[in-house]
Amino acid sequence: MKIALLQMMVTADKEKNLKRAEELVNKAAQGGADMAVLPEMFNCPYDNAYFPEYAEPKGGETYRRLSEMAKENAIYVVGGSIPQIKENKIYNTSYTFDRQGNELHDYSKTHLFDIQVDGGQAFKESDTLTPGNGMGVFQTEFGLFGLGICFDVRFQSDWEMLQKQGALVCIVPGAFNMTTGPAHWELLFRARAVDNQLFMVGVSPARDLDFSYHAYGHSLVADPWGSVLTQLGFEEDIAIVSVDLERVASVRRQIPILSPPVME
Ligand SMILES: NC(=O)CCC(=O)C(=O)O
Repeated sequence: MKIALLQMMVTADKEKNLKRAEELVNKAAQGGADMAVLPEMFNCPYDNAYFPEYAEPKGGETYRRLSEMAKENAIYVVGGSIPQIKENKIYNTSYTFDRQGNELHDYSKTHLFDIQVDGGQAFKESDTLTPGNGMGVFQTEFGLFGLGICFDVRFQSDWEMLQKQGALVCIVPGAFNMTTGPAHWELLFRARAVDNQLFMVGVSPARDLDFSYHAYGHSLVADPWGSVLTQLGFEEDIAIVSVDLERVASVRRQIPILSPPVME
């Protein structure tokens, strides 16, 4: 199967972001992709100051447009994430749609990004956001996929749970930064891929130095062996990556570390 990583430049104009997402999903479909993946907070700059203003209820404008993108292009769309408002609380939520535009999966980020690195990046999502209640998998014609959002990638026990549930590929809309990105982004994706013997797909926004938060970019795919199949730079770009799902069973057969042993 082919997965498109849409490393989109996110602006402060929500409508412009939605139109750009539509263009990129269309380009992914034209390029033969089966699934298009958008970045974390793709309709809103990644900044606590914007999350409440850009938040939408489930079924709102962004949700509808994502569903249309999927249906019009007959492609799976993992809608990165957006700020969702529910009962006066705001969540960092990802919606996934199948080729007919039906919702397949709805997930709100479990582990909020609260860090304070000495001399480096500080961020406190919990100033505006509420955590979700756990990651899960969704079924596609290719097999089971898992999904987490950005900071979630640091919590191996959650990914082990997705592997035990049968995930062959895990998708991570994310926005690392210029402190932790160079240090940990590729390392974490390769580690999760090797630990769980599955594909890890990370999709970041492009870097925009005009905003307070400078995304690392470097959207990538790591295979079950830990090899990086593709990695972008920091600018807006798109990669369509062929993922051979047989590789999961092959690596698990050669290095049987999972318990109980999983061959698919
Ligand atoms: N948006 C996020 O969760 C960022 C996570 C991050 O940068 C990290 O280092 O972890």
